[in-house]
Order: sequence, then C-alpha cells, then structure tokens
Amino acid sequence: MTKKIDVPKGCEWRFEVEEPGIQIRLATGNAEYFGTELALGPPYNFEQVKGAIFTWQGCTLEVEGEPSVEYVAEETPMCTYLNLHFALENLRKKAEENASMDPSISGPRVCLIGPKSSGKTSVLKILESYALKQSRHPICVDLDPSQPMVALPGSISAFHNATILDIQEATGFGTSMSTGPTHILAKSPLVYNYGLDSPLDNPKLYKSCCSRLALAVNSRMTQSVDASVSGCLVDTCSLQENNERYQDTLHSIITDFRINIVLVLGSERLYSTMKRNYNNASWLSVVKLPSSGGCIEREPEWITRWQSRCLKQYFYGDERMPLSPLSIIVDSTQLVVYRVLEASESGPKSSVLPIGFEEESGQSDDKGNYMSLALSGKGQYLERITTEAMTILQNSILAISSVSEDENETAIIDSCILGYVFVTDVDDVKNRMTLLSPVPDRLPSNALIMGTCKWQE
Ligand SMILES: Nc1ncnc2c1ncn2[C@@H]1O[C@H](COP(=O)(O)OP(=O)(O)OP(=O)(O)O)[C@@H](O)[C@H]1O
Repeated sequence: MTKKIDVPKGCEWRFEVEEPGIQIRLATGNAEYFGTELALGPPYNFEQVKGAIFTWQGCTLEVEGEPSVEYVAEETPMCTYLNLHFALENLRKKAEENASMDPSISGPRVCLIGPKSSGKTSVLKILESYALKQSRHPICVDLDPSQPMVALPGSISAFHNATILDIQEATGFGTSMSTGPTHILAKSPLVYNYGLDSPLDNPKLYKSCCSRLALAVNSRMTQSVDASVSGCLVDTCSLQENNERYQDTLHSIITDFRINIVLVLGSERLYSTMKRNYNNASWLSVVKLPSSGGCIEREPEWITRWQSRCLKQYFYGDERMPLSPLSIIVDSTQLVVYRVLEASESGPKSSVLPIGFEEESGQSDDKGNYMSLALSGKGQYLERITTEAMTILQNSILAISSVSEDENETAIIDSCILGYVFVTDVDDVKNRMTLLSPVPDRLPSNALIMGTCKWQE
C-alpha cells in the first residue's frame, strides 16, 4: 500500500527500515537525503538504514512498505550545516584565487570528530553533496575501519569523488570499481588494510596506516588544483574522548592530513579539550556543531548485519547490479597469508613494562628485552600463518596487498589493497582452499592479509 507523507518546508521525515526495505518516491516539491537531491518521479529503495529526507521548500513523498519507525521532525540543524558549507565554499574561493600565486595554499581540510553516533558520517555526506553541487570535489577520507564508506570492514580509504553519492547503496556513498556496470560512476578508492575493528586494538599500526593514506592524499592535493582547492573531509571513528590514546591518535591524524578545521559534533567536553589543546595553533580552527536529533546509536548486532550486507554486495552486487563472483580452488602451500596482530600480541602492554619504558615507542631496554619479545617469530604488526594453521582462515575475508609475497612486513603494511577474497572452505588434509573472488582471474602471487573480519554467506 502506498502512503503519502507531506513534509513541511524546513522539516525532515525520519525513518528506520530493516529487511524488506521501503520504496520512496518524491511526488511533489524538492527533497534531499543527507544532502543528495532526490529526482521527481523515480522510486528510491532503502533497506537496512536509519535516515532522513529533508526538504527546504516542502514536499510530498509516496512511500511503499513499512518502516519500523517514522516521523516528521520539525527541528533540524540543516541551516547550520548549510551555513558551514558556505563558509567552506568561501575558503575554497580564496584558495582558488591564490592558486596561481601560491599553489601550496589549499582549500579547507576538515576533520569530523565526536562521540559514537553523533552524526559525523552524516555531516560528511551533507558537506560532500553540497560541495559536489557547486562543482567542488573534496577528497573523502574514511578512517573508521568498522564502518567503511567504500571498502570492506577493517580498511581505511580515501577517494576523490567526481559524481553524486549513491544513496541507495548500503553505505550511502556508492560502490568502488567492480566487474559490472554501475548506475552511478563507481569510485576508485585508495584503500589500506588495518585489519582490526578499533584503532585501540593496535594504535601504532593504525597510525601507520593513516600516515600512509595521508601521504597519498597530500600528494594528490599537490598534483591536482581541483583537489587542492576543494580540500578534504576526514571522517574519524569515535573513541572515548577522555582516552589519552584517542587524543594522541587524533593529533597524528590532524598533523598527517594537515587539517585546518576540526568540526566537533555532539560533545561540549571534547570541544573544550580540543580548544585547550590547540589554543596556540593559529593554523587550526576548532568549530562546534550541533548533532541532529535524528542521530541514532546502532547496536553491535545491527552493525554486524550491516557489515554482512556490505560484504554480500561486494561479492554479489545488488538487484540493480548483480555480480557473479568466481569460486577458485588454490593450493594452500603456495599461499603467503599474514594475520594482523593486536597490540597485546605484538608486545607487552605498558602496564607490564619496566617503569619509564613505553610500549608505543617500541624502544628496548639495555638488553633489548622488549624488542626481542615483540619480534621473536612475529613481526610487530603481522604474523605469517603456517600451512598447518590455515584452518583459522575459514570464513575470513583476505585483503590482497599490492606487493609480492616475498616482500617484508614493512612493505606489506605500507602497500595499498587491490581487493578482497573470501575463504569459503579450507581442506587441511589435501592442502586446498576454496576462495570466492570478485574477478574471474588467477589470484596474483601477492601477500594476503587476514584481519578480524569474518563472514557467513
Ligand atoms: N537527521 C537524521 N535522521 C535520522 N537518522 C539520522 C539522522 N542523522 C543521522 N542519522 C542516523 O544516525 C546514525 C548515526 O549517524 P552517523 O553514522 O552519521 O554517526 P557517526 O558519528 O558517524 O557514527 P559512528 O560513531 O558509529 O561512526 C546513522 O544510522 C545515521 O544514518
């Protein structure tokens, strides 16, 4: 049954939907989904999302299907977000004017921080969509390995967006290059594999992956005037704001990506900490933003289901673009697979280290005790999985690194990811492994990396 919903101007219709999804059609007026404008007429499918359709001038929506929650909200922070967009646009104009004289001056390099579910990703989508409408193309940087924008869980990525966001796709950003045609131009992200869920699981490795990504983003900005003028939007993951490690990780993100604007969402305490910490930094503005009342915390089970949908979409596509992945059988004795180590596995926690000895710095005492512990049989970040232990790969997602299997740990960690395969079966008697691969090609003889991401088809 089709239901008509009138949304007055300046209001938004908020909804939550699981499976099966709902179909929304904009019948009259104008409307946008996190900044991306809806066309009049065609139906949009939404499945397993919590979202909102906002209208500046009023609209009528036709909805087919039953959302689990739905209501029209009158109070939204959209005017503040729009004003913020115009302020960023002014900075882009200034950068553009100065580009011929001083190409080192770049547009706004924005980092969004805040507690869990404060709306960081949603604000990034809005700012990105508004910028795209004005023919700006800020680089989107995703530093949240548990809820990736265009890659699979465990990865961090950056992409230079040339087209609108694909709001019907699981993440709301769009798909990366795939083996099939896409409705909206596919993104070509640069992806690094961190492999773990939270930055705190291995802060040193996380920082190293972020620094690598930042190098690439900075280099892109020096090569392209469009990228330099448009700037970048960096989405971070939420950690406990009073955590020292969080502040440390944030600081390295701010310096690596040469951030000049920090947007703090939904936490007065984090805002005042950031203001205090960067009081003397004239190059950095810390700005407080209100969270939308529609932001909803998602339970871990919801995130697991959502991750599973992203994984399925990577291999099988969706109804708009079905894909046919290939099952390949490989000799597991020929594979070189590494496992990403958590910090507690790669070295002792600082609490058990001698006084004055820091886990983070990776120093050793006079006798080299720490280093020998951390590096015996394992690297600091990766451990090679022996053929006998390959059964642990069952149901794992393996990232295919872009370097050969003969490379050392540093080269593998520093390399970007070409794609992923899924281990559907491990036969440890015949030393055979069955992999699901998105491309009908031989598996390259590159190092494979196993993180914590598992999937049941
Ligand atoms: N105005 C809104 N109306 C309805 N739902 C919303 C609105 N804004 C955000 N949400 C939903 O609230 C949830 C949390 O928002 P979002 O993902 O942007 O927060 P986040 O701070 O990035 O989360 P995390 O800390 O998990 O990274 C998402 O499911 C998002 O779609």
